[in-house]
Amino acid sequence: MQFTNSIRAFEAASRVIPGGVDSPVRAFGGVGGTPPFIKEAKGAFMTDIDGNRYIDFVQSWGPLILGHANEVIEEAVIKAVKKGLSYGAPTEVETELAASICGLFDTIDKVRFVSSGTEAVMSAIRLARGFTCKHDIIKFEGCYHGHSDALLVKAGSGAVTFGNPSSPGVPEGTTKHTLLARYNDLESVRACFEASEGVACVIVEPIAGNMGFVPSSPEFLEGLRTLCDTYGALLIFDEVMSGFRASLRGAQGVFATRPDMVTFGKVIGGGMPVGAFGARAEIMAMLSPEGPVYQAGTLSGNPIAMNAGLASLGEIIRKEASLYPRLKELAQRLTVGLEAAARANGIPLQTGFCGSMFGFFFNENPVRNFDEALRSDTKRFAAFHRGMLERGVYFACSQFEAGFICEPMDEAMIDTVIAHAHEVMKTL
Ligand SMILES: Cc1ncc(COP(=O)(O)O)c(C=O)c1O
Ligand SMILES: N[C@H](C=O)CCC(=O)O
Repeated sequence: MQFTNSIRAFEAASRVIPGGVDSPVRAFGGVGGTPPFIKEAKGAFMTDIDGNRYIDFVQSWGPLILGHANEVIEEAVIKAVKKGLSYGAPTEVETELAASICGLFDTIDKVRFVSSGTEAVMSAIRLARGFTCKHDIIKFEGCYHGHSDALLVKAGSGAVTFGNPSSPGVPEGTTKHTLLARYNDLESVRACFEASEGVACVIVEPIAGNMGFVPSSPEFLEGLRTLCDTYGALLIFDEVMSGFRASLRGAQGVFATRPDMVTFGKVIGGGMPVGAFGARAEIMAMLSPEGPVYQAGTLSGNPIAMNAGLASLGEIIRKEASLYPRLKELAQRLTVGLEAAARANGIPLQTGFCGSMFGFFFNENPVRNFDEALRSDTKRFAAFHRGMLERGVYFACSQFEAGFICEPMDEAMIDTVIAHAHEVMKTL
């Protein structure tokens, strides 16, 4: 494979954009080399500016559950574009998308739309603080909730890939109310509650994808529920990634535990910039203009993004019965195949999946939290990533990210990927 044009494009980008990218995870810093620059994508595949074609397990970091350039979403967007790009005034499509989300979750009476997952989480936390009149928040090491100041503490995703999970530029005062606990460890959460003068909320990725793929145990989530109830704190599920992916109802379709608030992003925008947060009416009533907690956005509820989201959600709701079991089967086929390829070559590999999210760690032992994830062999991951890329397989360029299956993938594609994995594992 030749990457000449991408290398040149990356050099040009680096002269005018810090690190050559607009979001750090894209820069291939965790695996070396330079990122392919993408020209176009369709279904399961992306093509770069050198003409290389890749089966894409990143899918824009999760949103594209129906694959690239899905016709139904594309048509909805084109139709909407012809009616104007933004009004800064209410539209009926916002109500339709909100009703569609509320209809899926017994925990959500109302939602507010924003333009990114970061905004959704930041706003949800402000609302939780306003509702409970308490200040502290509990987050988990290795979970990533976007790049707002208070949450960039031992964060996952690009923050850990680039070795600065707690970012310079975030004043100590901003994070003094952020308490850190260990994922899947209830005692560490209890200790945070006991040490605090008032916890407004616990925020958790119920199925973590930003320290690699690490699911919660059911007991852990249920224990969080009990602790929140005991101490009068709200439980927030950050489902920006797992929402509509782990199942149509995200983690709430997988676990019995019910949160007080939920944040969404990615899939609900169908590939356009959308985030949302929702809760029962009593909590949402605190939000401006109904209540005193201020939250706003010039482009929030943007009509193009709302139409893309509505088309995306409409399709996955319509196809739920066939789509979700199929995505899960493909995720299972892939992870079982990767594990077999590793085993055949004496390489320790831990794999996991939930619905259409999956992950793998080059690690001797099962991974249940951030510390265990950090013990993975990132050098081996980098070599594996490079070998697969050169064979036309695009996995996330960090050991600490999840992967995604999309509708246009099929068994034959997965089997080809597994065959490539056998070849690459031999070289590690
Ligand atoms: C769980 C989770 N929360 C929040 C975010 C932030 O979303 P965004 O990148 O759209 O700001 C992400 C992804 O980036 C995420 O995976
Ligand atoms: N892990 C992040 C989101 O889920 C990756 C996306 C980004 O930050 O660009």
